[in-house]
Amino acid sequence: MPLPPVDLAIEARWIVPVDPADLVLENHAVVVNHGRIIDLLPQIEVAERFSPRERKRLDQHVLIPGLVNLHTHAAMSLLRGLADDLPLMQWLQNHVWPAEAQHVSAQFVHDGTLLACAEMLRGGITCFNDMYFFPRAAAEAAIASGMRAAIGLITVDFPSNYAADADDYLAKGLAVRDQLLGEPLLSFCLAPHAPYTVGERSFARVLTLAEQIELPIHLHLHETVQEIDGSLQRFGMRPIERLCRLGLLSPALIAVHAVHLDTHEIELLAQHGCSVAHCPSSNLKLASGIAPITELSAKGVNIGLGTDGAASNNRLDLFQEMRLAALLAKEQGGRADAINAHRVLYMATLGGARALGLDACIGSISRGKAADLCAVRLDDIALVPCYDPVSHLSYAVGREHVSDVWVGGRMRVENGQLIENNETELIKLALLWQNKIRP
Ligand SMILES: CSC[C@H]1O[C@@H](n2cnc3c(O)ncnc32)[C@H](O)[C@@H]1O
Ligand SMILES: [Zn+2]
Repeated sequence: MPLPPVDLAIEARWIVPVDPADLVLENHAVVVNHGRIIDLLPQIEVAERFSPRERKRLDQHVLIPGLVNLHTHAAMSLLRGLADDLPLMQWLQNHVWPAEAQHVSAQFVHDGTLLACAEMLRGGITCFNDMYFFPRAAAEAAIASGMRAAIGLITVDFPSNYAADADDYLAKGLAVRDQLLGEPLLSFCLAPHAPYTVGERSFARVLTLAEQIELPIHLHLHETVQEIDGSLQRFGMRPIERLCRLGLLSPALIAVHAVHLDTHEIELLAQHGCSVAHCPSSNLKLASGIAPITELSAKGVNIGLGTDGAASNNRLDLFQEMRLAALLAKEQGGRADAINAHRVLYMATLGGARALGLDACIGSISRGKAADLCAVRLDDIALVPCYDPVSHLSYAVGREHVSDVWVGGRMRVENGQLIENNETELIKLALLWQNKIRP
């Protein structure tokens, strides 16, 4: 009997599927056909079962699911380092919003997102959840980069270069979704910006739409103490209480930041099945605080990791977020095992996928899922010897150790180099924008 032909067999020294938890496979292979994982088996069985058109040997590597960046503003890569060392509201009101009013256009978003996709792919991120103006331009850049993206259909109650009012934002967002519905690497989220920029009427519309078309809702929430104080003054209640009354707490909600939570609010997020996008670098850099992820996790709240935008982080690097999330949780809980290495890897992969409603498709190396994969070289001077590859992934690896990346079975990074986009051209593009923004 001839063996079934398949597109690709990736043979790796270690494979960490993420699901089931804590499993590390040695000398196994992932078999890929038509963009999907069709088998995960010992290397010696590949030749007995399949006839791969291509074989990739990763003798010194660990293969993991592609990382999922659960919260970013990709195009803000063009604003990286524009305003540092400020708290959130000063940063937004005095620097970022004026710069966005002056410079943001469809071209800005397209070029900034291309740049961000290049940075993310090279760092092992295969999927990002975006929230920014001109979502069609962001979607086109993601498609051109061969990256998976959840595109935010944004709404705020103030006008911008993109839209005039909340209804206009939503109408434009829905039109983008209609136009791009068949794109295999794209999904969509409703993305009301924050409780302090979105009013009751807009939230009601977002909720109706989320229920009608079954989309997640991606929202900055409880990021700073000022946000909570402002809500108490304006609405007589804290933002989560307000959202609860509006009916927005549900498994569809991705609460970004969730830094300042009391016990009751942790219970509410857990009871309603909400997810949290934990963005530790951004929260530290803007001096917002540290999200209580150990308590959230203990109550069963699903957690993913986000970089936030490059203007507040200033890196789109989920390996750093994994390390930081684990270290901060240990300090916060006063326990070295508060959040362990496997748990942060879960957050950076399947946790993010689950929040986006994509866990049937991505987030683990499992039969039937898309072949979104990331190979990390462990033969570096900083990574030998290796007793436990998951320990290395969470505490020692840097994004520079990512060697190869596949999205939907197509190789996007080989030996640390982007395949689709020319890095020299991207650097030229970024410099053109730099000269426009700060001539
Ligand atoms: C409506 S598009 C997104 C909007 O969000 C701004 N933004 C970037 N980072 C943060 C953050 O940490 N909290 C709140 N808002 C943020 C971005 O500049 C856009 O204006
Ligand atoms: Zn953000």
